[in-house]
This record gives sequence, structure tokens and C-alpha cells, in this order.
Amino acid sequence: MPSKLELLPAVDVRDGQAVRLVHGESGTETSYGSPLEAALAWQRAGAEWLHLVDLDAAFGTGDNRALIAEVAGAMDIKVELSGGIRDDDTLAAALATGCTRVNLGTAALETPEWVAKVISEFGDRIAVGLDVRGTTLRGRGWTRDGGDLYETLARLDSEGCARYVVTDIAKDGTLQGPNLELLRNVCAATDRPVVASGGVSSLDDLRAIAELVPLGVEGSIVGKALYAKAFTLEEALEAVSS
Ligand SMILES: O=C(O)c1ccccc1NCC(=O)[C@H](O)[C@H](O)COP(=O)(O)O
Repeated sequence: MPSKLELLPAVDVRDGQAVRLVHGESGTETSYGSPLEAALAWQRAGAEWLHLVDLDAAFGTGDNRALIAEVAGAMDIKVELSGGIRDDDTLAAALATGCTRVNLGTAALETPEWVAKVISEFGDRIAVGLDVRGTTLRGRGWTRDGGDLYETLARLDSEGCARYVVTDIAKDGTLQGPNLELLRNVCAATDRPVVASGGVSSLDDLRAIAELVPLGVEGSIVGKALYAKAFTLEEALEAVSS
């Protein structure tokens, strides 16, 4: 288990643009321009990871497949790819970008047999995104309920899932701080590494998440705070460097 918190700056893509949403809700987009420029800026600033999301694919409003492949292909750093990866075709396209790993969300709720199969086939190239309101999972771009967090976690653990990306939807894109209690509870329920997502607003938030590394938190996705210039990525990397 790494001793320092990994940071994953986010590039969420909607209709060809880098955007941030509030609570992951379609229609709340703030646009931040070219996804490739944003990703290259995070790379230049020293990021070791990029969290790249195809929001159209997640919402079922099309996809940005070619652009996502272009961005992933332009990166020298590790890429975690998310959004609308739900079957053999979308998984093959995602893995073919050369990304380090993919996040499955809806599929883990709706087609558990397929997810068990790809976990056994692709190992730690597969992570599962556990996107919750309270302790209820949400799928289909976070628009539909999809079962209990802890029951699903136990099932995925038994199937060998390598890693979880845990998002409190109520916090996502709000700059209200991460849900540390949720992260502690998930870490207590699994021995697999956890990537925190949603709500980071300050360097102190990142330091608080870094304190959970001994419990099993491996990384933190940071989106809105970077775009809103609450701090720079260089400052964030420095804050979690020890
Ligand atoms: O990841 C998805 O599949 C997804 C689906 C639907 C809505 C949002 C989705 N992801 C959003 C993210 O992964 C954000 O980039 C991340 O949670 C950052 O949040 P924040 O730091 O609060 O901006």
C-alpha cells in the first residue's frame, strides 16, 4: 500500500468540452474549454494520474469516444477512465486507449455477472465506482438507484474486485469538503484500496484524506477545486507529499 496519497486531477468531458457538474446532475455544467489542454496542464503540473470521464457516455447522451482516446493517448501519465463502460464493446474501446484502468459503475449494479467475468479477466485494470447517496448506490450517470453500498461491496470483494472509487454524490462538484465518514466506513468494510472522489475544496481537505491512507485510502480525485483555482495542482501535490 503506498504511504502517500495519490492525486487524480479530473477531466470530465461533455459535448467535447471539459466541464464540472454539481452533484453530477446533467444541466449543471460549467465549461472549462478543451479537455486535451486541461489534461496536458495537469500533466505539466506534475500529476501522476489523470481521471478522465466521458459524461455523455455515462448519461446515455452519446459519447466522446474519439476525443477521450485522443486525450488518453496524449498522456505520459497513468489514466483512469470512467463513464458508460458497460459491455464488451465499451470496455474494449476503453482499454484500447492505453489507459491504466477503467471504472465500472452502472454495470456493477445492472450486469453483475459480466462485471465478475471482466474482473477475473482484467484484474486491477478494473475498478468499480461506488457512487452513493447516503448508502444507496446510483447508476446510469447517477440518475437511478442501484442497491445497497455495503451489500454490493461485499459481493464485489468476493469476486476479487481490485479497487473502489467512492463518490458521495451529495458532495460532488460542490466544494463542500469530502465525506470522510463514508471513506472511513468503506475502508472498514473492505481490504481493497479506495480512491476518494467528490467535494475536495482545500488543501486541508486533501490533508484530511491523506490521514486515511493507513486505513486504505489510496488516492483522491480532485475536480472543481482545481478549475475554480482554490489551489494549484503543484500546491496539492506538495500538501500530500509526505
Ligand atoms: O464518473 C462518472 O462516471 C460520472 C458519472 C456521472 C456524473 C459524474 C461522474 N463523475 C464525476 C467525477 O468523477 C468527478 O470528476 C469527481 O467526482 C470530482 O469531483 P469534485 O472534486 O467534487 O469536482
